[in-house]
Amino acid sequence: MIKLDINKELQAATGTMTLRLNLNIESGQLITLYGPSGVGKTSTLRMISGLMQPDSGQICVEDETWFDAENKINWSPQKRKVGYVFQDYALFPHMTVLENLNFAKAKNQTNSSISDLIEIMELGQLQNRKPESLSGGQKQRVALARALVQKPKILLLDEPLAALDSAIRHKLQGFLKTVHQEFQLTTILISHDVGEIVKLADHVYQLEEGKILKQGTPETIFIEQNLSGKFKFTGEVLKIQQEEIIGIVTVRIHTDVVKVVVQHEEASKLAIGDQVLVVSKAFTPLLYKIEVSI
Ligand SMILES: Nc1ncnc2c1ncn2[C@@H]1O[C@H](COP(=O)(O)OP(=O)(O)OP(=O)(O)O)[C@@H](O)[C@H]1O
Repeated sequence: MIKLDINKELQAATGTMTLRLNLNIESGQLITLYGPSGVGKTSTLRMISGLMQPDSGQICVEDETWFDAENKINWSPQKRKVGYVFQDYALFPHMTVLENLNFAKAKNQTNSSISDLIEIMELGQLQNRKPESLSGGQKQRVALARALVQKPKILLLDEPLAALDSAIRHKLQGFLKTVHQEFQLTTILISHDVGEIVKLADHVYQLEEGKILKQGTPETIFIEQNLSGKFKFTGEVLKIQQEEIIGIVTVRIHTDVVKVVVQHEEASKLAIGDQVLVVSKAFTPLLYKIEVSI
């Protein structure tokens, strides 16, 4: 069990924002922090990893107290057993894949854990290559393997797949799920991708202004909404055109762009950059399997 009870004053663009979270995360769960930019998701991961200090509160992981403001306990990031993966891979450019993994090893650690990781993450063919010659998906597999070298108790994932295109992201979601289960980790994932969250997460915390707005399974947060439809995608408004009879809204859904016909009145309520749900009740889609190599 991870018990997180933290308070931190943050300087948001609009003024001071108090991040106040009280979470109990069951060991072995994969939970997601979801919410718009600036609500305190990354700051929460930084406080768990010891890179940022809460103003007050406690962080307890199983039977260890990593942080306790009142009793002046504050373990260093090195002592906390945390694996951290960011959107930008942060690999050492002058080292090969194998050297990057070896560098993360503890002094007394054997090489066998590295060989296991190379096998699980399918890095065998890539181990003597330098990061510059790898694709984004390959680099992120190395970054994930490196985060696991020291057998962390908690895996922190800060939008790790956001920079990848949808087919590669889909494949890497499979890797994330495998390592989470295989290493019996407790994983905290920041993601804006509703499909990814539904696929991976046991529990979602939706944040707003540093507080929990809603929590529950992905199904309760995203699927059992009032809107019903056979297909639902979240997207971002790129362009709004008011034509003679209808409005046309151009929406980005992940890496795809679609045009949706709406009434003038609906179009007039939208602004460029708005997040929207694109729902369709009646059409017969075609399905093509995408072959991916990473
Ligand atoms: N060390 C700090 N001290 C004070 N305020 C900070 C500090 N670090 C970040 N902030 C502020 O806290 C707010 C929340 O930032 P944070 O990165 O945690 O948000 P986020 O929800 O992860 O957003 P995003 O999705 O854009 O990454 C921001 O307004 C940021 O400027």
